[in-house]
Amino acid sequence: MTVLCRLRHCHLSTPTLCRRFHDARVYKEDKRWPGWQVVVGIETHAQIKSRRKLFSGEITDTLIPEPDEPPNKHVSPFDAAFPGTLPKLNSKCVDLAIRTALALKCDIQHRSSFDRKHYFYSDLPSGYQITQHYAPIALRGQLNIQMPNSSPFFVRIKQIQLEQDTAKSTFNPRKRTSNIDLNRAGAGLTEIVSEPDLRSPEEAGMYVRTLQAVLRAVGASDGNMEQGSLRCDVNVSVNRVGRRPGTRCEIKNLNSVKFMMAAITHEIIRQRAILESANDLDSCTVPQETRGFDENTFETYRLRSKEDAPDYRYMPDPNLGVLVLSQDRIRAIHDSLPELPWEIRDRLREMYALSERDIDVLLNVDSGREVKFDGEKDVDGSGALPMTHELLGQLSARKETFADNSLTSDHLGELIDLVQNGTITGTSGKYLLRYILANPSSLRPVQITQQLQLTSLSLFSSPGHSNPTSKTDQELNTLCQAAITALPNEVAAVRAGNKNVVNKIVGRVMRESRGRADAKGVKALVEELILGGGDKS
Ligand SMILES: Nc1ncnc2c1ncn2[C@@H]1O[C@H](COP(=O)(O)OP(=O)(O)OP(=O)(O)O)[C@@H](O)[C@H]1O
Ligand SMILES: [Mg+2]
Ligand SMILES: [Mg+2]
Repeated sequence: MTVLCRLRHCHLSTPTLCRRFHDARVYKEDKRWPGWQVVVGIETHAQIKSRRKLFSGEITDTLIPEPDEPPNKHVSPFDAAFPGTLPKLNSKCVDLAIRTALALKCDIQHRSSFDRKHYFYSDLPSGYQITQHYAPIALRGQLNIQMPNSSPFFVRIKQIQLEQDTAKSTFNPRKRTSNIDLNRAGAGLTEIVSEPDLRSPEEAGMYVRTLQAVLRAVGASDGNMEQGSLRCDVNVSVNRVGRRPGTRCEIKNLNSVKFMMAAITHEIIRQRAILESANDLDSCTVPQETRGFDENTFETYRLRSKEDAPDYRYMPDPNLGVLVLSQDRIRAIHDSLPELPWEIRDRLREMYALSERDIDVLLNVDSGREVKFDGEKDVDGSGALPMTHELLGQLSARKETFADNSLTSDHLGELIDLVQNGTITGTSGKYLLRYILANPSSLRPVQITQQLQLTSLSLFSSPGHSNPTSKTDQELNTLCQAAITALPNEVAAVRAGNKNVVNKIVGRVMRESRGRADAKGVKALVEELILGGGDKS
């Protein structure tokens, strides 16, 4: 029997593949909307991380983080649509689009072409955007998604196309004027179009996060939604379980994962209410609309209906020829791809036996790939993580992102090593980390350790430890003796058999040593000094 795919746009050509895919995505009831199936497809616009625009050779402002960049500074005559100017394709943008497409396992098209999409709006000086409507650069890919506590699934990528970004327009309601800044006009974008394979707001959120990680890993885009280098249009439909997919509504220009998930949730509730209020279940459909999202009310609102949809009058751009890509060029880019996020995930799981939660922490840091593991196998895989968690905590307290952070991956690695080999204690490690973030310098953590005298006081050092000097033994002894003298009542309680009180004496030693003492060793030494070599049970 042939089972055909009922989803529009499904590109899996053979029925077996279709069946396998849809079997993999069996309907799971969601308590928030029982009996209803949610279908989501996402169009993602990612700004390409090239220093120059897609066709004009002008510098892009996107890579130069100058908040006070004056408007209309990076504008060539082509960006401003002066008559007679001609486009010249930036091959760096093409290479970066190929990197994205290969990471998403797409079929790269050896021949693709550019088309004009016409609409009249002030952010588009020429009256059309150059995009790839008829023959995009890549087709048929997939992105593997891992939701917490469930097996991975894949979202099919329908196509990837190269296109121009628009200018930025800001409306001043007081003066009733629009200001146009052409700095962004003509910068390169890749539009990554997913098939409608997502089934909940959370899956949509994870799709975008995973895509961000891929784009950053291959260096194709910053993928930063807040700064506008990644923007999503989400398409949402709902249908009763077992019935055909509903009519999609498209919510435009969402600029954070949180807003995107809120927009989908509101849309599901809105569409379901329309369908539930109908008398004739089978003939009622949600009107196809393009909608916006109100960040204050967390609701979507109608921008235009299908009837008002603009006719873009797509036509091949006569000024641009066919983009021909050789197999050699594609292979060379393929060979230069770095390790991808899911490969890193597998490696961290297999080599370091890290938990999924810890792997998430490492992979979710901005440009998480910077957190280098140098190949040294950590016995229990636990050493690096407390420091990484601490680093993230410190950065968020300082309102900084991982990318802003002044600590290089090399120095973070050295700091972790210092803690792991016992040169400094975990407490000193955290102190050192705070100190380095507050006082950035080119000094290595080991030098700062010496400067701040943070070397650990460890008495019962194991043979592998690096600082078992008799000087530290003496210092530790002196600190323990001083604590014993200062706390006679506690010492008496320990002698009377109340062993828990030892911790209070140990706490004092730790404080006096500014966290440099090894707590386990101090405890053993204090017990030894109070009780002598006798009863330690
Ligand atoms: N029934 C459906 N429910 C939800 N999403 C859907 C449904 N059918 C298709 N989609 C999604 O809608 C999106 C269509 O995007 P596409 O770029 O192909 O066309 P478009 O939105 O018409 O064009 P434009 O690029 O001008 O916005 C895809 O992401 C697809 O997965
Ligand atoms: Mg689209
Ligand atoms: Mg669309």
